[in-house]
Amino acid sequence: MTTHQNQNQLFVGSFIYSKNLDELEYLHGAAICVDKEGKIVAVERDCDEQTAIETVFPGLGWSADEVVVSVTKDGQFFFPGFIDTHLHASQYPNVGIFGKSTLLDWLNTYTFPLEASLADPLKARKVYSRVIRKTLSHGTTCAAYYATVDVPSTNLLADLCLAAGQRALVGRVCMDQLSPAYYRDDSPAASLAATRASIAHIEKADPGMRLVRPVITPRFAPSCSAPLMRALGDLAKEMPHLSVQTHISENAGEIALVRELFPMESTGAADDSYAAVYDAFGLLTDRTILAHAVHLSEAEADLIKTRGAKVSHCPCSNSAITSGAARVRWLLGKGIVCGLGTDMSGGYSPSVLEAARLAALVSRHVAMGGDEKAKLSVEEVLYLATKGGAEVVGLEGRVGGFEEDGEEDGNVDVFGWESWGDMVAKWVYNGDDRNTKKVWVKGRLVHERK
Ligand SMILES: O=c1[nH]c(=O)c2nc[nH]c2[nH]1
Repeated sequence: MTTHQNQNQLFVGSFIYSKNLDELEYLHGAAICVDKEGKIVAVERDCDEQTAIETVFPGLGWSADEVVVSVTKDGQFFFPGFIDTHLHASQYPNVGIFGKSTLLDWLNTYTFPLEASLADPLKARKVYSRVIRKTLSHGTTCAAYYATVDVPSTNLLADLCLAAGQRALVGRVCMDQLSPAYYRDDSPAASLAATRASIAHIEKADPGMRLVRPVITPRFAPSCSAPLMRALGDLAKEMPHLSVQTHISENAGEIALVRELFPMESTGAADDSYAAVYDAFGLLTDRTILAHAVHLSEAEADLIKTRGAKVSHCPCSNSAITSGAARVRWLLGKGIVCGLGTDMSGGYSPSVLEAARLAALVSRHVAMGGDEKAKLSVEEVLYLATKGGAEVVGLEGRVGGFEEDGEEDGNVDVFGWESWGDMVAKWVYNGDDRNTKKVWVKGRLVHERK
């Protein structure tokens, strides 16, 4: 595959992207110029290839013969790259394997043994290479990954993302309690030291965090002792350029466990809620990505909003391991920024498009439960999959716009009489990786479907 890296590029045709939460912009007969650095340097309406060559290239100092041109065919369109705001790269071999388990038994039965086994570098390379390839093929240009406790294989994941050209947040998983002895950090100090080592590696591998960045990753409150939570909160304060990712309020048993493990007298938290525990340790910040947020109380949602923390909605996982139906409309109504996560392998699908489809469906279940306003539209779930996700991972204004394209074909039957809005709805409800022909990140072609 020719990647067209370090070449000026012109994209011509139809572009569809989110203007805001409930509006898509349709640009037909438009042109976008992307320079050798992968930056969009011109967006022109009413512009074909010839017009771009004659009127736009001179201003950019480009000559036509050195520019790579991509043009959409009938029914095809460029669409911004999907942002997967929550997934466990290390759990990819387990997609679809969850039986009738729920969160806490699922972790012990399926998840911890697999994650521990990725300390084997050959296995880690195989799993991580495949998850990157698979997510790119579904149009995921940016992913917030959990790796494992193991430092070398976590670093390998970051290196592989960099080599493949996928934007990524890569987190070494911190956990020093309530998991088998073979899979946990030896102490809070050891966990902190390992985390610092992984951060140092990733920052050295990609200075300036152009594509890949480390993310502070306390697995979830039950897996972390109070001293570890405090140490990671202090680390987040020391490194304000880094995001924090963790899980919150996914499952009833988990919530009860947090209450038991962290009584408010011991943490100094304002109340005995899950959100207050993270807040007490300095982990609820405007750079925090909270996965799930299914069973939050009114007060917790208000606290999350006040701190500016973001939510990764994971409808596939929440359904598969029967955690519950997150009330996304309610979160959005409070002004909380939300994106979508595939959450493999609690979720079984690598596709953010599938997550968008399931977000729409789960919202209908919430509506059937009595909240008539809960239903999410096609426009809204596509916003969550792109611009919302960009804000969740702290890359707003940089991604969620035009990093890649999706095109119509494959499983979507188009008859020719549909409006563009109807075609996009059909893509959301029926599309898959066959519809994603080419994927670009920073101007580099990182996936092409033959
Ligand atoms: O869906 C989930 N996946 C996990 O790996 C996990 N760990 C803690 N809580 C979790 N939830």
